[in-house]
Amino acid sequence: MINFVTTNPGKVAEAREYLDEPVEQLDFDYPERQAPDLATVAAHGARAAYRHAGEPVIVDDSGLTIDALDGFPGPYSSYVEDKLGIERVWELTKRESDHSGAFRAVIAYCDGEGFEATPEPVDTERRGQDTAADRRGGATTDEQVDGEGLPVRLFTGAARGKIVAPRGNGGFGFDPIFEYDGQTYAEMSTEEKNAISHRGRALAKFAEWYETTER
Ligand SMILES: O=c1[nH]c(=O)c2ncn([C@@H]3O[C@H](COP(=O)(O)OP(=O)(O)OP(=O)(O)O)[C@@H](O)[C@H]3O)c2[nH]1
Repeated sequence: MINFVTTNPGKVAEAREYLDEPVEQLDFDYPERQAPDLATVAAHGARAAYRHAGEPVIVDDSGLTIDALDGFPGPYSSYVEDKLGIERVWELTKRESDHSGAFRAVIAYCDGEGFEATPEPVDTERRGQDTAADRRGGATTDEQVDGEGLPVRLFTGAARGKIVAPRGNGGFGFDPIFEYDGQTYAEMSTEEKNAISHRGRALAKFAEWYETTER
C-alpha cells in the first residue's frame, strides 16, 4: 500500500489508475515551502508528510509553466489557480504570440531510510524552470536538497503543450486550458491523460523503481 499525501483527489485518482499497488490518500496539508523549483518543494513536503504519517509516503508537487510568461505560474500554480482562476491565466496567455507551455510533476518518496545515490536521466522535453535541483533528479540526500536530515527520492515528468481557451469537462485544475496533441487534458480519459501526462511519466518512473526495489 502506498500513502499518497495530498489534498488533491485528482492526483490520487491518476495514481490509482496508474499503479498496481493500492493507493491510500492521506489528506494532510503539509506546509509547502516557497521555492523556485518543484523538486525542493516536493522534497521538503515528503519529509514533512513522512514525519506526520510515520509511514512511507509519496507527495507530488506539480505546476504549469507558460513560456511567454517566463515560466509563470510554475511552483505557484496552486496559488494562482486559487486566486486568478484558469480563465484569467488563459486571458493573460492569449495576448502573447507564443502559447506554448509545459506541465511538470515531481513525485517525492520518503520512508526514513537512505538510498544509494543513482541519479535518473532527466526529461529532455522541458524548457525553462530547469534548475540544478531538478537536473539532479534521482536519489538525493538532505545536504543535496535542503539539509533537513531525511533522504528523499525524486521522480520527474514533463509534458509540453499549448495553452488554449478552456475545453472539456474531465480532470482537474488547469486541465481544460492545456492542450496536448490536439486535445486538452480535460477532454481525455484518465487513462489517456496518464499515458502522456507529466504525472503519468513521473508515476511510471516511480512504479518501475518501487516494484523493483527491496525495501
Ligand atoms: O490541469 C491540471 N492538470 C494536472 O495534471 C495538474 N497537476 C497539477 N495541476 C495544478 O498545479 C497545481 C499543483 O499544485 P500542488 O502540487 O501544490 O498541488 P495541490 O495544491 O493541488 O495539492 P497538494 O498535493 O499540494 O495537497 C494545482 O493548481 C493543480 O491544480 C494540474 N492541473
